[in-house]
Amino acid sequence: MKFAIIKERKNPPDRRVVFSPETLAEARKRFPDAEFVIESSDIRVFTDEAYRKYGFEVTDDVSDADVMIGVKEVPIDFLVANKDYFFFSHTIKKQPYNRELLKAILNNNIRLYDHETIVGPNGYRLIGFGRYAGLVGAYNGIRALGIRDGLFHLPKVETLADLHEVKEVLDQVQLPNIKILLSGTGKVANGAQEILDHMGIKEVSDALYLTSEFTEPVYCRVDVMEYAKRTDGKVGERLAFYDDPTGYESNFMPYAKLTDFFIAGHFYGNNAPYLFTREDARHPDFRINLVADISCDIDGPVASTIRSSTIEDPFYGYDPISETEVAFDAKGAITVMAVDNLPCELPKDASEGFGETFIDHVLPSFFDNDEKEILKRAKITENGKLTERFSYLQDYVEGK
Ligand SMILES: NC(=O)c1ccc[n+]([C@@H]2O[C@H](COP(=O)([O-])OP(=O)(O)OC[C@H]3O[C@@H](n4cnc5c(N)ncnc54)[C@H](O)[C@@H]3O)[C@@H](O)[C@H]2O)c1
Repeated sequence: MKFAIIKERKNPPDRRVVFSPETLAEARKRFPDAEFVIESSDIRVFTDEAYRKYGFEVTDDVSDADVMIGVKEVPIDFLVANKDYFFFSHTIKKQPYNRELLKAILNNNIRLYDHETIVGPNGYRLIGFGRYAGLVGAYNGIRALGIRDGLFHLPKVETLADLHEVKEVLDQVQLPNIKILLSGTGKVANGAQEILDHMGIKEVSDALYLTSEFTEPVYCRVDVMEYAKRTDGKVGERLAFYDDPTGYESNFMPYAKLTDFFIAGHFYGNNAPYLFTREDARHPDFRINLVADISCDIDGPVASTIRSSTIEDPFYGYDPISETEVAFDAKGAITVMAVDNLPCELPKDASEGFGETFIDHVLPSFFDNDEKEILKRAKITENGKLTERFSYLQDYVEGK
């Protein structure tokens, strides 16, 4: 079986790749029956030469491979018919901008596996860039604080070589006595926590967070059962909340009244209560003045996120009174960092980490008859049709 590491062609260019040269060499060792070829690319974070050094073939034509592996959407004109493809297709939520892409995939008899649909039997995602979003998102929030309050000046992550350097520059920073709230317990939140822990910021329980002030910076991590509660006063249950969050309301305000810097790293499910609304943000006791919204749902659960921001221009301000965008450092504004492609700022580490999980969770399925049904669950299209699991996309591809 021949796997091609394809060139990224989406704009703006994405420097990430599923396998670094070193990780690909590891894959070759673990799967002797697999053949790998690299499509030449001038934008990838690892050069063609770096792959050649490990003895890989780098070429402009990879059309003889069986499985094409990329990161972002493949432009329709570059799809090769009758192949297997892995990439983030951004189609499973019926995103209108990718309807034509999914139609072209069906018309070209392509078997599409989306990185997002690679899940275990319990539905949990097995691979992703979440950790890197968390790392960069937390850093960016701290960077915003430093610039806004004239405390310190951190460089942009994209100007640093790798995670090691990111952590090194943070070693120069001393935070004031702020209270930091981090939502989520998944990959994003773990990445954000890694930054806070690296900085030596102490974690406190939510009981302590809600009842004490401190003479040093602290952070508290909360998940759905803290920031949401049942409306009938009964005790909530996390998995039941995932299934059906109606009957819950926000319990975020007690935290908002005691938090300076909020790092949003949760997943927001449809119909769940908003963490805080525009009205909440106007409340005189609402203390949050800086939000690093890694979850980045627009005009939704984190009301100050009125748009996503860019790596180039990552910060803006939200004025709770006028409910409009203002300068990121305007008086009375909530400073917002809402970059929606954070892992792109750390392409080297993100690529290395992603490849390792792809080796562990996906490649074995090609050689063990898909024993764990990873490919079966992840497959969106086959024989020009949607698979059963994704048949709900039929009206979307038909343009209804
Ligand atoms: N800004 C970016 O560049 C960027 C990059 C990657 C991910 N993200 C976003 O960050 C968010 C978190 O991603 P992650 O990889 O940490 O996710 P994850 O699945 O690893 O963790 C999800 C977290 O959200 C909570 N949650 C709340 N409601 C849930 C529900 N209905 N179903 C599942 N979990 C629920 C879980 O308890 C858990 O703490 C996602 O919304 C993702 O789209 C943003």
